[in-house]
Amino acid sequence: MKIVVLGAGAVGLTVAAKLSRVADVHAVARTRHADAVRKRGFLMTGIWGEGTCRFSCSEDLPDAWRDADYYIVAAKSTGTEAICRQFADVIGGREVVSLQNGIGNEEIIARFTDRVIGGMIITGFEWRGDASVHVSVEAAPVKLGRFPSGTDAAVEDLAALMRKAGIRAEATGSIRTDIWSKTLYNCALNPLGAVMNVPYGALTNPHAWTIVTMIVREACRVAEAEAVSLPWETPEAYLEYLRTEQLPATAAHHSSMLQDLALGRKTEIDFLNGAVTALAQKHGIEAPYNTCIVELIRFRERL
Ligand SMILES: NC(=O)C1=CN([C@@H]2O[C@H](COP(=O)(O)OP(=O)(O)OC[C@H]3O[C@@H](n4cnc5c(N)ncnc54)[C@H](O)[C@@H]3O)[C@@H](O)[C@H]2O)C=CC1
Ligand SMILES: CC(C)(CO)C(=O)C(=O)O
Repeated sequence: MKIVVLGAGAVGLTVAAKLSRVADVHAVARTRHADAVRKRGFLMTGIWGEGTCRFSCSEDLPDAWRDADYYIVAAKSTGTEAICRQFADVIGGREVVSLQNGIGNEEIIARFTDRVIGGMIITGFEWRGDASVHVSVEAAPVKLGRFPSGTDAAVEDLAALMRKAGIRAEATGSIRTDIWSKTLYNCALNPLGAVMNVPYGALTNPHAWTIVTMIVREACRVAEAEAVSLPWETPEAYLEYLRTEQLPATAAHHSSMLQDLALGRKTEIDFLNGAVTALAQKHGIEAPYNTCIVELIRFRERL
């Protein structure tokens, strides 16, 4: 099996490293990471195992990698469109997988190929240096599914390959459910954690939780209008799951949005609460809490 990871950073390089044990892998990464992988290999620590992995890595895509079985997009959502454009002549008609957060990545990829696989990953990847990543937490297996729905041999084979590589992964026939479920989590925690400069655990404070509750209620209404069937009957049932299951597992985590703001980078807000507000508008749904948090993040982005 031949796999290419496009926009390989914390998630993409680590997934590439794991897959390189069972497949031929090339990662397209920024120069400093590509140089480090070529010089001394990729360093991994944490719950996915420890050690140095060597695999093909460069800033471009050598000709030998133009016929891969899967192209995994692992850039930030803000980079999906640009990376698809950059490799448009390669990915057309190929299996392209999104292993990213948020709503909208698969729709962008679908403009470049008719073979889109949606992905959901809820594992923590932290940079420790150039081409060096610590895998900190994992709340559930990776989910993969044909986008927008269904499953097939290509999806099942990739999930099986990931499992063979030691990554917990499952194929699903309803990937939009998993993507929206993960987006609820990110919408509830990422921007508020970033604005308040606190780890996720602090958001159970009753004042913060009031805001989290309203963000989730609005997002659930939008998911329903989008005909996404969430695994929870009510927003309250999800909020209980968030508070008792997901939050304890990631309580010490600082939102990646906080990092993006600190480094002066554009955040993924347009693919999280921003996507919720855009869809709310489309369906004539009021979403004032999501609108407010989007504006706060955009304000911070421009400071
Ligand atoms: N880091 C984490 O713990 C988790 C991240 N995610 C999601 O996964 C996605 C990726 O996140 P990270 O790996 O943390 O981001 P990252 O910023 O570490 O990695 C993306 C990398 O792609 C590179 N890139 C973008 N365009 C490129 C191009 N044209 N050519 C070469 N390199 C290019 C960027 O420079 C960056 O190094 C995001 O949607 C994120 O929200 C999901 C679960 C956990
Ligand atoms: C790192 C982790 C597990 C928790 O925030 C995550 O999946 C995310 O930020 O999207």
